[in-house]
Amino acid sequence: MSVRDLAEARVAAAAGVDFVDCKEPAHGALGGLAPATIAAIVAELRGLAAPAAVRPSPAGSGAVGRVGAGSAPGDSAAAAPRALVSATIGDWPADALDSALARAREVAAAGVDYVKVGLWPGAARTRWLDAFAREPYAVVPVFIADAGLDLSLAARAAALRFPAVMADTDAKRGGSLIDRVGTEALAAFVAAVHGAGPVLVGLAGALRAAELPRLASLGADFAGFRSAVCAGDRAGKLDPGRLATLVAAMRVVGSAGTVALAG
Ligand SMILES: O=C[C@H](O)COP(=O)(O)O
Repeated sequence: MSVRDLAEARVAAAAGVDFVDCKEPAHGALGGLAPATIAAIVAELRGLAAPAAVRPSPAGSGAVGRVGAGSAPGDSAAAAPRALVSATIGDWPADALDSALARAREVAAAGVDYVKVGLWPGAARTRWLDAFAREPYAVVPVFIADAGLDLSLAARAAALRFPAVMADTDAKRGGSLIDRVGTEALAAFVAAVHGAGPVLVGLAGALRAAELPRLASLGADFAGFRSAVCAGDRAGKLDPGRLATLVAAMRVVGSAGTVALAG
């Protein structure tokens, strides 16, 4: 679940999401938050931490916490697994790799579990992928998929052993990722990653709760949401009622052993 500040992070964590994803939705698809804001969210969610024995395993070690696999309504807070925290680094032009790396290091230093880095179409993508693969913190490359998905680059990301990769959209008003890319291409993307290494695959892009069964059938490991839980535009306010409905739907899908709820 994408959140823009501490208040939204509290709402998301209380709703039982598996991942809290720090980003400013008004600043682009992967708009970044100030590192100090990210650090405050991390500190807050670490304060809610459960004992290590009940936390979800980190991505890359074989499993992630799923909605439906941990807490249930009525469980005590102490028994609930904490949400993992990711954060985006902002939308950077292709020639700004050094600046993007510098920001990514600041975001990592804020204490997040994962740093999300957008890969926009263009020749620079491979260079970005290789550069971020050399970084010492956990990076999740996000393939911007509006113009399609590059399956060989997806396989390369898996071979580079990122803990997870995602597909997401830049334009949020032209329909969901599934509407824009199609189930066949998305299934091929998931298969290309899973076939090249033990790497999780996340899907996002104005996804709707009604699309959860299709997401599960694609073989995705987790899904990210923002638009679906806002009353209006994704840059607006989180709607706790929509969030509760989505989490409940995820519990049904998650109990079938499939998709986790991310940001
Ligand atoms: O990473 C997740 C997405 O950016 C969530 O936002 P969205 O549902 O508005 O696409």
